[in-house]
Amino acid sequence: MTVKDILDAIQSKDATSADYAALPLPDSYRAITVHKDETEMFAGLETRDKDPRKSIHLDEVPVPELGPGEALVAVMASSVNYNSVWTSIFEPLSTFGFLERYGKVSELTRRHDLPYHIIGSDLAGVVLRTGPGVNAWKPGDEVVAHCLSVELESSDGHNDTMLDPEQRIWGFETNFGGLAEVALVKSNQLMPKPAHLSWEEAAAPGLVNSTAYRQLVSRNGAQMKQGDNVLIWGASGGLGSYATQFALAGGANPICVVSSDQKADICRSMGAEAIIDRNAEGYRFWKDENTQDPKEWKRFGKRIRELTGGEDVDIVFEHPGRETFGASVYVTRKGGTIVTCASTSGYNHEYDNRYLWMSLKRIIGSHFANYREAWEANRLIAKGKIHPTLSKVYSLQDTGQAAYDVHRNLHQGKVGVLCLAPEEGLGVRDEEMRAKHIDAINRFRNV
Ligand SMILES: C/C=C/C(=O)SCCNC(=O)CCNC(=O)[C@H](O)C(C)(C)COP(=O)(O)OP(=O)(O)OC[C@H]1O[C@@H](n2cnc3c(N)ncnc32)[C@H](O)[C@@H]1OP(=O)(O)O
Ligand SMILES: NC(=O)C1=CN([C@@H]2O[C@H](COP(=O)(O)OP(=O)(O)OC[C@H]3O[C@@H](n4cnc5c(N)ncnc54)[C@H](OP(=O)(O)O)[C@@H]3O)[C@@H](O)[C@H]2O)C=CC1
Repeated sequence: MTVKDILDAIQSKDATSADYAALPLPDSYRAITVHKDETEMFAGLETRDKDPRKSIHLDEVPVPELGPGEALVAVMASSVNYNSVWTSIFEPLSTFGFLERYGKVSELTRRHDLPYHIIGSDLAGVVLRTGPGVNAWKPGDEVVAHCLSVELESSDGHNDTMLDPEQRIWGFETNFGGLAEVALVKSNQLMPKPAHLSWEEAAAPGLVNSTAYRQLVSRNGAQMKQGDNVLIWGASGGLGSYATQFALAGGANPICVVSSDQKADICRSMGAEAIIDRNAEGYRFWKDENTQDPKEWKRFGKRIRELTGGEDVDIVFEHPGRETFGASVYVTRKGGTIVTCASTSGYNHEYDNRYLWMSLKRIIGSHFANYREAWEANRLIAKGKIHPTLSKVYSLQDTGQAAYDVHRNLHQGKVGVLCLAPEEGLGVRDEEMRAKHIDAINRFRNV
């Protein structure tokens, strides 16, 4: 039995749940990994010089044992997230530390502590097997998976699953991730695959869409409302391309920051009008490695006021971190919110606290999304209210190059990866709905 037999069943389009259940599992499958004995390979190099193409491998690995509450999924497509870039350059930490720690939780979690880490935090595919106690899903179901893995044994996470003390990001802090032909997930991660999308389109939004939803829309984030001015860094990138859509769909006014004409055009085509090209306008928020330049914050703020008719921003959608955070705090209006989920350019932020407390601003930390938020974010994709921002698709063996593109900011929106899917464009079930949204679905393609 090989993964090829699984693919045949999926491509037949009419295999029943019983057919899938009768398919024997393969012994092994192809997966994108990093190796524990290579975590020091980039020692001494600058972050930008650490090359994911050198650390990312395509290996044949055994199928993991299936536990209670879990599902094995045949992965048709996945996507590259920045967390896979972090994993592949072993920054800020090697992810093997996460796997070792998870391995100590129980007999079952010990499976995750291996000398290789199968990475990837998105998937679209078909359920192959479910473990004991799983009733909501069955073999043959077409699904996407969100990346929140929780144990839920502590009451801390019972209101907001992100607050579980054993909260982990699947495929980053757990093993058996989505950049592979088969993945292991907790069944609570599964959600229906949007029927109007192909496998690679369906796999693209998951992580970033859910994160942007919590960060911007949810009551756990900035609670954006109609008319809000929302400053969005990296507005055509992974997170930003969804934040821009949420702002537009929610009646807010996105002020999109990008770094090229091409990216400005994409934001315009989404419907944004206020766009700042940070490259063309040459903002230098840091005079040198240790000193910021408040005059540049002010110049940036003036530009925002020009674009908004004199208003400051209600919300800053932050993730670049050290390079932009001082400016983000400065340009926020009195009583406004800076909501941050990352620190791509450095995690030791500096800002002038007088502008925070005297103007009663708040900083909110946000991370991925709870079960419900991830479900709501996926529902918006399924209803055609928010669209995938897939630009380019790579084969599984070229994942290293895909991660390199994201690391070096050479990409737009999201970069997809075909896992079992032999070509792009497969898996669409609702052609009528697709036709209605086809321009939006293709907006980021090949730009
Ligand atoms: C969805 C996608 C998301 C993304 O892409 S996010 C971007 C990628 N992610 C990252 O870059 C984050 C990577 N993770 C990290 O860098 C680290 O993961 C953290 C800095 C978040 C945490 O560091 P750590 O060392 O794992 O955890 P500690 O909490 O510092 O625990 C170490 C020890 O310190 C103890 N401790 C924690 N808080 C306190 C306290 N307040 N007072 C005293 N001790 C404390 C703990 O218990 C533990 O102890 P003991 O080693 O014995 O288990
Ligand atoms: N906590 C969480 O749950 C999550 C955290 N993240 C983290 O968020 C970060 C961004 O992820 P994602 O959006 O997918 O990545 P992308 O690389 O797809 O997009 C980020 C965009 O930010 C802009 N950017 C990058 N560096 C800077 C800088 N120094 N100053 C200003 N703008 C910058 C770039 O746009 P341009 O060049 O056009 O300005 C880039 O396209 C990563 O660190 C990731 O790990 C991501 C998802 C979830």
